[in-house]
Amino acid sequence: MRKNFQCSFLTISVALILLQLYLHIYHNTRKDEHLRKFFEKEKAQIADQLIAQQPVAPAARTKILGIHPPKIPDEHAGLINGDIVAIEAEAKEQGIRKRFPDFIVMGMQKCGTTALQYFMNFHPGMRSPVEGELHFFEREGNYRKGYKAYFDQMPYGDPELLIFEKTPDYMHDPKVPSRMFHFKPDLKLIAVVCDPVHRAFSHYLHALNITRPQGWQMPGAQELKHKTFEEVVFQALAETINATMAKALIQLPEDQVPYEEIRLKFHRYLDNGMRTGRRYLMPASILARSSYGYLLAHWYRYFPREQVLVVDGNDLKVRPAHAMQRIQEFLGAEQYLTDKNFHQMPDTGFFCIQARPDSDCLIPGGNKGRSAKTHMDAPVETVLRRFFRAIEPDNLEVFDGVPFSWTADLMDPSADKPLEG
Ligand SMILES: Nc1ncnc2c1ncn2[C@@H]1O[C@H](COP(=O)(O)OS(=O)(=O)O)[C@@H](OP(=O)(O)O)[C@H]1O
Repeated sequence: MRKNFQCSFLTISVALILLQLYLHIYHNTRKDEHLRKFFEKEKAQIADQLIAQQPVAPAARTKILGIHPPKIPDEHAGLINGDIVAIEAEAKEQGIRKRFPDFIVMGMQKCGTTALQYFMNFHPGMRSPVEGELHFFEREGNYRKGYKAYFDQMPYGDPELLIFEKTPDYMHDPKVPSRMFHFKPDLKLIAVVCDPVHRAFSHYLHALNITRPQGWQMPGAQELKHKTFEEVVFQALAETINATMAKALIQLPEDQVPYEEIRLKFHRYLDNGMRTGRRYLMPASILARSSYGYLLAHWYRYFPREQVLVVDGNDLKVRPAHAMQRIQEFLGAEQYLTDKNFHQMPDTGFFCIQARPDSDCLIPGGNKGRSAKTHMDAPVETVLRRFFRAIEPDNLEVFDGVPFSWTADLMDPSADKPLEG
């Protein structure tokens, strides 16, 4: 009886494993088929469309030799009046130990800004508000409340502390540089940037999964629910560089991809956002917010380069002590956080932070790390690599030819995976 029972239990288990295997193979085959169809779609028309397309006017071409995002008109910047010195003085008089920020971590979204803020708060000379992100300069409702409302959200701290806040949505909003300059021209800024392809994917996953209380929805994110990542990428490409260029990027052999035209078209799209003060929303924002060179060129119209530190997000992942050393130096802070404070976690590969030798090593980031658990399909990754290959020259141009950790790999087409799965 017992033997019979064991025997049927074994048979059922084997049957269940086989069923699972079958479903897995079936699902993946369907997915590959879907991708193949997507990338094959209207292939025949594309060559004709490209031939029919008007060549880019020589006058316009010359524009891309120097990246000059249009200066955003003051009416779009929506500058507010307010005396920050008077607000600080009044607080001091009342014995309130608060100050406006000395520096701001302005972005980029999904490049490790949460981990950075977490690390920084272990520095005895730095302090930020504990509660999330302030979204003061880019959300109209917050900004209209004025500087005093912003001040009230600052942490308490002695005058020698460096006060900061991090809101990664600042960096890509065309209105913010002028607003921040108007607020405090000597403000220091930190921009974390990271592999643009990976950032785009992480941004998509974030938008797809984010939940907020009281029915708050990320603008543009609602429509993502019914789309695959490749559909979102194609839609983003169609919106920013147009459908014909998008198809060229997807379907043409590497040596025929019109990289220069793609870069120019994308600049035109971004220029338009600058002129109107419009934010880049989903799905186009997965591309626009990864265009660091262009976006920072806009910031450099307002802030001198010495006031802006650009950190490679890869450093935060693989050598956080090095990133912290640069940051502490930039801020004129004590070199307090060093190698001894960081330990790599074997499961995630990320670093945790230990304030003292006898304390626990604490893990930053809460729900972060989604993109390490899921992967892009190879064809869509290659399409994104091609797109960002077209605009990587922006980074080289704006950052004086100094490459980032991803540049060499991105610029090497032989490192691309096959376009058709
Ligand atoms: N410990 C540690 N050190 C360095 N980097 C880390 C760490 N933990 C997470 N990550 C990476 O940070 C990505 C999330 O970036 P942000 O914190 O800027 O996202 S957000 O804009 O605030 O939502 C996050 O992206 P996802 O993996 O897609 O969540 C990671 O790539």
